[in-house]
Amino acid sequence: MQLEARKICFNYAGSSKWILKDVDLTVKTGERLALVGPSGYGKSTLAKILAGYLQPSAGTVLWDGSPLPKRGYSPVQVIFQHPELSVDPRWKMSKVLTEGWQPDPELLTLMGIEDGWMSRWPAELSGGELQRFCIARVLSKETKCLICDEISTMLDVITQAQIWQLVLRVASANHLGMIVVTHNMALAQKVCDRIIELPELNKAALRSADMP
Ligand SMILES: Nc1ncnc2c1ncn2[C@@H]1O[C@H](COP(=O)(O)OP(=O)(O)OP(=O)(O)O)[C@@H](O)[C@H]1O
Repeated sequence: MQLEARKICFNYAGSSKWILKDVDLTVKTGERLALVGPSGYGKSTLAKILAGYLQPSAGTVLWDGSPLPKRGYSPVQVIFQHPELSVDPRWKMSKVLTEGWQPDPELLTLMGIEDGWMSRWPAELSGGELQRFCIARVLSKETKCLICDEISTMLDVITQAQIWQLVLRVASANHLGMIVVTHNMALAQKVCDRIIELPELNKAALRSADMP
C-alpha cells in the first residue's frame, strides 16, 4: 500500500504565486520519509494536501491507487505542530481522544496518558500532554500512513525524545508509512530512512514565474 502524490500544484486563493508545482512523491507502508526544507517553502501546505485537508489546484493524491475517502476515517492521518490549535477548546479530553476511534487502554498507557487527564479541558494540559492525545487519537489500526508536521518543535528535548520513541514504536508495530515534516536535518536522519529536500522536489515552483 502506498500514498502517492502526482504532479501536485498549489496556490493559495487570491495569490498568483505557486507554492507547489509538479510535485511527485510516493511513500509506502513501513517506510519513513523525511520532508525537509527551510521555513516558508511549502512543507505544511504539502502535508495538508497529502492528508486531504487542502485540495490541490492541479494533480492528484492517491491512496493505494484511489482518491482519499471524503467521509469516514482516512487511512492517511496528520499530526500538527501546535496541538492547542488542533483540538476543539470546548471539548473535554475524553471527547477529543475518541472523536475518530476508541483507543485501547494499552495504547493510552504506552502514550503516558493519565486517566485523570480525561476530564480536563485542552487548556488544562501542557503542550506535551496535549500532543500525546493528538497522537493517540490518530493511531487507529485503520491508519496506514502518518504525517508528522513538526510535531515536536515546541517541546523540550526530553519530551521530544519521549514523543518520538512512542510514535516510532507504534509506527513499527503497525507497519505505518510515515512522512516526517521538519526543518531539522539531524531529526530527519535519526528517525527516517529516506530524506527528500522540498526545495529540490519543488524546484519547478521555485524556478517558475508567478501563475499566468
Ligand atoms: N492560508 C494561507 N494563505 C495564504 N498564504 C499562505 C497560507 N498558508 C501559508 N501560506 C504561505 O505559503 C507559503 C508556504 O507556507 P507553509 O506553511 O506551507 O511553509 P512551511 O515550509 O511549512 O513553513 P514553516 O517551516 O515555517 O512551517 C508561505 O509563504 C506562507 O506565507
